[in-house]
Amino acid sequence: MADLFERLKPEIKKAKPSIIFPEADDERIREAVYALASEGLIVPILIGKPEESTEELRTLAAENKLRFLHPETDKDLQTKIDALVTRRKGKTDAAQAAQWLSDPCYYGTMLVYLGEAEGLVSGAAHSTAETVRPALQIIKAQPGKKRISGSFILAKGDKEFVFADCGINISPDSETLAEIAIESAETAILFGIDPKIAMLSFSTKGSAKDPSIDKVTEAVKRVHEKARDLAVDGELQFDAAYVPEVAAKKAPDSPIAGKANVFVFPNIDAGNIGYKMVQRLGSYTAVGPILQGLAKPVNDLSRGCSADDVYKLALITAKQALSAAQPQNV
Ligand SMILES: CC(C)(COP(=O)(O)OP(=O)(O)OC[C@H]1O[C@@H](n2cnc3c(N)ncnc32)[C@H](O)[C@@H]1OP(=O)(O)O)[C@@H](O)C(=O)NCCC(=O)NCCS
Ligand SMILES: CC(=O)OP(=O)(O)O
Repeated sequence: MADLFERLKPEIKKAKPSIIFPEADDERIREAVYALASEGLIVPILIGKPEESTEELRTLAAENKLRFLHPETDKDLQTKIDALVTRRKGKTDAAQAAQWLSDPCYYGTMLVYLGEAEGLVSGAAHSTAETVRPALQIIKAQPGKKRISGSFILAKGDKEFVFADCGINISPDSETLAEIAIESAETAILFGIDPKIAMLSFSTKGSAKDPSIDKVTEAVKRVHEKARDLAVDGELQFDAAYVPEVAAKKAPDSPIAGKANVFVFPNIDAGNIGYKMVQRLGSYTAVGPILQGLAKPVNDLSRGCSADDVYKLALITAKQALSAAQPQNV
């Protein structure tokens, strides 16, 4: 079977969604955008000036396969400033809005909010906070959702997993942890992974006692209440969640132990360290953080990303954009 990213391509190529890249100067972004536009997968919009870019990207722009936009040359900037003030409902005045929109990430996010582009990919040269804050402030959560979270798709050969939250919620309580689990299941389904969710801990089924474990078991109960049909269990250690022989010893009655493919970490320390170890020690491709629960697709990159990671996150963003009309609520 084609890998997850190849599977996405035919649908994306047909629709060619426009995706914003605010980091027009970054070499990895330029390389990925060149490939995406040349292959006719998406129409990249670089927040930058053509005269400051490369000859090959200017050529693609001349062929209408790519666009450049910049707040300094935007004739409708004042309209966007007014729309941002309205969106912020008294939390941001016109001076602040004008300052925000001079920043490529805020400007690009506003274009997505206004429907002038279908998604945004940033974070190769900016921290996660700098990348996601504009989306949290402007685009906000989907109706019915409270907390936006950040997952990674970890892939190698035919192995495909979702890890969360690796990027946004620092110390989630049980309610947030339950929301992260449900949003991660939606991400898995969107990308063709049948979710079996392990709520991870340093304990399996009562082998240790600590309030941090109670938080995880409480979250499992909440997921059962909110999304009855989801295959979820916890608290589970990673070996019990993933290795059938260990699951048989530690959690023999669990419906998902030994076969989990969605891993929900108890906090961001575990999630962020865990995904980077699998990526770097296990040679997995790690794509994300994919923002889950956001009303429109904006996704972050690690500053350690490669051009290939940017290319793949753009495909993920494009797929989210195409499915936006039909949210994958579980
Ligand atoms: C995401 C993060 C930047 C938000 O922090 P912040 O901007 O200081 O958050 P604030 O509490 O000031 O909230 C800013 C806005 O975002 C919203 N917000 C913050 N976190 C949110 C979440 N998880 N879901 C939905 N909305 C959220 C707030 O409601 C607020 O909206 P408002 O301005 O309309 O009132 C912060 O949680 C963070 O630093 N997370 C870790 C990022 C990181 O370093 N990850 C590791 C590398 S991937
Ligand atoms: C996702 C992540 O860890 O981002 P960065 O490496 O840029 O901090």
